[in-house]
Amino acid sequence: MADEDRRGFASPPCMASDVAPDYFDPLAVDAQQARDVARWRRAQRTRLLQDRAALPVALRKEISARLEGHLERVLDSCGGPSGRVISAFWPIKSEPDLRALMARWHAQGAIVALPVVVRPQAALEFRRWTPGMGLVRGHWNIPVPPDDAPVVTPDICIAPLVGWALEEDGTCWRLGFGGGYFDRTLGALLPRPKAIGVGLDAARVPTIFPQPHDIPMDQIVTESGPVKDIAP
Ligand SMILES: Nc1nc2c(c(=O)[nH]1)N(C=O)[C@@H](CNc1ccc(C(=O)N[C@@H](CCC(=O)O)C(=O)O)cc1)CN2
Ligand SMILES: Nc1ncnc2c1ncn2[C@@H]1O[C@H](COP(=O)(O)OP(=O)(O)OP(=O)(O)O)[C@@H](O)[C@H]1O
Repeated sequence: MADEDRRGFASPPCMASDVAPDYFDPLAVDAQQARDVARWRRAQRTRLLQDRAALPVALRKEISARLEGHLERVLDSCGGPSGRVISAFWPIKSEPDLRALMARWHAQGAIVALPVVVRPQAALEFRRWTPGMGLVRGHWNIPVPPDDAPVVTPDICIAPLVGWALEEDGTCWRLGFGGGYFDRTLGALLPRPKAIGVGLDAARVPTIFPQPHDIPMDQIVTESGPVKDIAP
């Protein structure tokens, strides 16, 4: 490469998306590779969030309703909501709105919880949510139950997806907002809760280039239904 072609670039271009996923070794902890993946993920998040925000509100509502129906069936197929601690999420940035389903699960005897960032770059805490409860603004302005709400440990964790990937062997990968919060949380909980990712069909990517810290989802549900047959 001629010297003038190098000027202004601290790193070589990332060609990761041009090669086969299996060419990429997830266990090779290489600093340059980790930076390339982080940069690739940032670009994907920006694109996926823009595409989602551009959908008409009516279509997003319809998608949320379909997602709720599929999730309800998934929960019923694995024992039903009664007596379970289910964490969900308060929708931000055009995320699917599952609040009606959260209220139904509460009415059916589940303990419903919301995730709270108590410290940046640490595991999430889950606080019990009940319908009508006044929420307060948490990290990133995300509405969360107040400090005095009971802290609970979910046995089912529903995580919103910015993007997702499904491998041939059924492994489901999640791309979130980029804080690493769900990976840290799922990695710290024993026994690990069942993790169900929820997102749009259109948010599928060929791979997320899995890294050692990434924790797979047990199931992913889109508006078309669960992406694999196995119950979570
Ligand atoms: N509705 C909802 N609630 C949720 C989540 C979610 O995805 N959706 N979370 C799911 O985890 C947690 C919050 N996740 C967060 C993830 C990233 C950042 C954040 O500060 N992002 C940086 C970019 C980070 C990077 O790319 O290095 C930013 O945008 O400035 C904040 C909160 C808990 N609550
Ligand atoms: N268990 C962990 N320990 C330390 N760092 C972690 C852990 N999990 C994730 N991270 C760091 O968090 C950053 C973002 O991770 P990643 O791209 O997987 O976020 P994400 O899953 O999309 O975000 P979120 O769950 O917040 O929506 C990465 O730099 C990663 O190194």
